[in-house]
Parts: sequence; structure tokens; C-alpha cells
Amino acid sequence: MGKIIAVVNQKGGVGKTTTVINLAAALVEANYKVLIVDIDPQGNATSGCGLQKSQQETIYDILINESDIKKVIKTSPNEKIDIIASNMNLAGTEVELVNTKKREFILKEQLDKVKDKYDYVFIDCPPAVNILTINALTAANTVLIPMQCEYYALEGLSQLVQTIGLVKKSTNPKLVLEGILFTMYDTRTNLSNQVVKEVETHFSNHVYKTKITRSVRLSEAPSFGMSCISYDGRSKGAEQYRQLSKEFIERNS
Ligand SMILES: Nc1ncnc2c1ncn2[C@@H]1O[C@H](COP(=O)(O)OP(=O)(O)OP(=O)(O)O)[C@@H](O)[C@H]1O
Repeated sequence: MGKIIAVVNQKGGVGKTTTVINLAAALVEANYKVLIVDIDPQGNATSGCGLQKSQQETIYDILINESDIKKVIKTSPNEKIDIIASNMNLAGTEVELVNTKKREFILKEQLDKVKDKYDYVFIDCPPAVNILTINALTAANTVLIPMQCEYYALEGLSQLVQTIGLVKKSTNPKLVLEGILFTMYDTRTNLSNQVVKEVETHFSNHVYKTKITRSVRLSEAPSFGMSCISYDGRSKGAEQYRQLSKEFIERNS
């Protein structure tokens, strides 16, 4: 099948990487084949999966040096998730690709060579709308948006929807929304509940019923280079991402 999902939000620190790693880990636990593509120069998905950022070849080599994508794929030591690593080399891509023709399509052309080996491919995007994010949105079938329950998140969401609209008009007409996931959710605050209500009014079918609350285990796991599912499989964070994976699968079946 090889469905490609770009995990996107131009706002930083909203839980993109945490969602990519833990949703992927929950799907692998349920016997699905998953590839993570780290396209963020911060390389947090790379280190969070227990891989060194100083890999010999990374997504940079795929985008800039036309390296063979099959040779760049590594496997995370704990969860056995396939992953294409990233590091700071990627930070200059915008400038390096400036004279490259069809530069928005590089990732798509490369992923087309391997996607059918997987059930799902998740692309962890940087917190910006730049050539890396546009490559991800051009390669993707769908967009998954993690968001926090903050007032400004609503503004950010409408900007993101506009960006998706622009990509649909230019490089990827078939791109659709996979879902909106509330992260670091706090049921006790009125603001959280108001933001959820507002988003559900506009995107009712697309908002995941599963909400990810704040959890210490989820924030600790990356420093051990593993998902929360591997780090503490019985924790609340692990259970919530398993629940999300079930909802994700149901929607995709
Ligand atoms: N549910 C949660 N509970 C507690 N901490 C969380 C939760 N989700 C994410 N975090 C923490 O919040 C921080 C930001 O999360 P994360 O790196 O996943 O966001 P991001 O959107 O990928 O960030 P960036 O935009 O910088 O790439 C990290 O320190 C992470 O461990």
C-alpha cells in the first residue's frame, strides 16, 4: 500500500516528532511495516529512535547527492522501525537546491522507489514552511497535524490549511487531510476545551477522538533513544499512542 503521511505544523514544539515516533512504534507493535523519514535538520526523530545524527548518509544525501535511498534506510535498535536519518547538514538545503529543476519533487521521486515495501511512511517535518516541508507535502498522500490547545494554534491551523491548499493547486492535487491530533491536552482548562470545540466545528470528521495528554514518560523516552512504547510500555503515554494507532488503522481500513 505504502501510504505516505506528512506530519506537519509550522509551529515548533507541538509534538510532531513525539507523534511520529510513538505512532510508528505502536503500528510496528501491531505488525505493520513503517518507515520514518526525518526531514527536520534538528534530527530529533533520528536521535529519538536511538540512531546517531552523525550517520554516513542521511536524507541530505538523498535530496542533494542523489544517493540510493535503499542504502540510506537504517533500522532503529529498539522498535525495529526503518528510518531515514537527518542532521544539521540539511539546514542549507533551501540555498543548495535553488537552481535545481523540479526541486519540490525530489523526495517524492525517491520515496516512490521504496514506499511499497511499507504499510505507512511518516515524514517528520521541520517547524517551518520551506522547501523541505514542500517536498514532504508533495510526496505525501495525506497530512497529519498535531496541535496544542492554545489560542494561537487556531490561527496557525488556518495558515496551514492555506498552505495545503496552495500545494494542492501546484504540486500535489490529491493531497488530503489525514487528521488533527490534540497533543499535551489538559482536560481541566477551559481554553483546551474551547479550542477543541472550535476545531471540531470546522474539521469534525478529521479530529481524532484520542487526545494525547501531558506525560513525563513521553518527554523522558527520547533521551534514552526510544519510543515511550519501548521505554515504558504500560505508561499512559504509551497507551494513548496505542489508542491513536487503533483509531488511525480504523480510519484507514
Ligand atoms: N504529550 C506530551 N507530554 C509531555 N511532553 C511532551 C508531550 N509531547 C511532546 N512533549 C515534549 O515536548 C517537546 C516538543 O515535542 P516534539 O519534539 O515532539 O515537538 P515538535 O513539534 O516535533 O518540535 P519541533 O517543531 O521543534 O520539531 C519535547 O521535549 C517532547 O518531549
